[in-house]
This record gives sequence, C-alpha cells and structure tokens, in this order.
Amino acid sequence: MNDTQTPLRLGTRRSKLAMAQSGQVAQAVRELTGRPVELVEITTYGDVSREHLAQIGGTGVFVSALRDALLAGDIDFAVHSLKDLPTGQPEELALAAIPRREDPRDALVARDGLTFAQLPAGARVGTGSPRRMAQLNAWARELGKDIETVPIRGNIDTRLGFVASGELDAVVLAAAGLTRIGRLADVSELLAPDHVLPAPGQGALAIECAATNAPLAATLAELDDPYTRAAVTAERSLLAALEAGCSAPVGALADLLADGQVTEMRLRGVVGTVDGKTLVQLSTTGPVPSSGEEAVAMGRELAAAMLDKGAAGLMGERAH
Ligand SMILES: NCc1[nH]cc(CCC(=O)O)c1CC(=O)O
Repeated sequence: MNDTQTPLRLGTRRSKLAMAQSGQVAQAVRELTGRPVELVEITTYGDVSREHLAQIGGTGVFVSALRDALLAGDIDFAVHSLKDLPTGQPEELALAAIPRREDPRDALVARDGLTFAQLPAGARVGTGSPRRMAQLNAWARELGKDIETVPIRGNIDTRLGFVASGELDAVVLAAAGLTRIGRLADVSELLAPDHVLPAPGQGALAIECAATNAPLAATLAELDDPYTRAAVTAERSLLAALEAGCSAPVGALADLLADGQVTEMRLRGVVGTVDGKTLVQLSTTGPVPSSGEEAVAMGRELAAAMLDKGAAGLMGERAH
C-alpha cells in the first residue's frame, strides 16, 4: 500500500468550478508527493436537484456524496468550497488542509459594465442567496433607490447567461469562483466588504480525507495556510454560534491588519432581513489567533454581541 506509484484518488464534482478547484489541488499534491493523482467524478444531490437551494433547506448538499465516497473508501481525498461545508466537522473526516484563500469578495457582473451605484432604480439583480439579497437591498436603500433581487440558481455559466441574454441587469457571484473558471474579466465591480460581507469561508478550499488515514492527512497538511485557517475558523464559528446554516442571511469576514508585519485580525459579521430594512453589523479586533480554540472564541464572542443586538430575530427560520 506504500507503493509510491499507486495513484491517489481525488473525488470531485463535475461542475466547471469543481473541476478547476480539484485540478489545481491535484497538481499541488502531485508536486508534493511525486505520486500520480487521478480525478474520480462524483454526482451530488446539489448538482441534480431542480429545486432552489433555499427550498432544499439543508446545508451541505454539495458535499455529502463526496463524503460518502470518502467513508466508503472509494476515494482518498476530496476538495470542497469551504463555504459549502456545514460547520460541524464529522469525527471520521479530517479537514486536512485549508490552502491560502482567493479573494473572498463578492463580485457584481452587470450589463454594460455598470457598477452597483450606477444601476438604475428598479434594476433586476439575480442572486439566490438571502445574505446577498439582504446586503444589496440595504445598500440600494442607502443610495436612495430600490432594486429587485431575483432568485436564481445554477452553475456560474448559467448565472452569467442571465446578464448576457438581457433577462437580468446584473448578477452577484463569488469573485473566487469567477477567477477559478477564468471569467474574472466579466466582473464590473468587486463589492467592498463595507457594503457586502461574503459568506463565511468564501474563497477558501477545504481538503478532506478519512481521519483514519493519518499519513495522508499529514501529507496534505503541508498545503495548509495557517492564516487562512485562523480566519475561516473564526468566520465559521460565528456562523455556528448564530445557529445559522449556509442559506441563512449571515456574512462574515476575518482579515489580517498589517502594519509592516501582521499584528491583528479583525472579524466582521452581518445578519439581516432579506429586504435589507434591518441589519445587525458588528466587528471585533484582536491578536491573530494562535490556535483553533482562540479563533473559535473570537467568532463566538462576536456572535454573542450580535445576538445581544437582536440578530436571532432577523434570521427567520433556522436552516437546521
Ligand atoms: N454557493 C455555490 C458556490 N460555492 C463556492 C462558490 C464560489 C467559490 C468560493 O466561494 O470558494 C460558489 C458560487 C458563488 O457563490 O458564486
């Protein structure tokens, strides 16, 4: 079994985004180990369902089939978009590496290259995410105009197609996904986190293997970026402490404040109603967490402060 020429099997969804992410990690693992890595394509419930994600209601629809394959021993490791991972890590699976994250921001792709401020009143903006709807509606209100948020889903190309066809004035997508599939040039504006906080973990990847496969977990751990792990751990702890799921209107972003050298980490969080009429937005700054526990504590503290300000009442039905 220690044969260095035995291929490592990397399970992946078939979407263009998943294939791009998996291809990138496969190459990094080949370089790291000198072993061949083969991609094993797996279809997930999130890929075949025609229902809106919010209606499916559960977290993790994209990840469960990959996890099943890991536990069955059909694949050796898997790559997920971290923001699609439910917050409770199953004991049987090791979150072996979180590589350095891409740009975590959301991006506006609008007709004629319009920015958000340039969209006319009544503009139709596509997004299926309550988090994006809440913050976009709040921002539009600040600018003194109303927009219409239109629920859409589908892969990135499908979503971009709504703008190309003229059906929508704009769509909002994660910049990281657009970068990974080579469509960053379509972006008309990268949305400032002061206006739109991304989903917890957005732009980061999670590399998972069976917890029992300690040698592989140790090898994959070399792809880990400690700063990214600290940041996304704090963001996901905030999400978990708010008892919200991936379809809840919760945004969070931890970033490092550097002054020559990295000194502190700031964590910002937002919860709001989908109409954007009420937002609870808070931030906290502290030393860069030096352990998972410290990062978790930072997220919990901010969540407690947000709950004090009424966050629970804004989340509507809990996803779980
Ligand atoms: N919800 C689906 C999903 N999961 C990860 C990404 C983008 C890449 C990332 O955030 O890592 C996307 C698409 C999007 O939100 O635009």
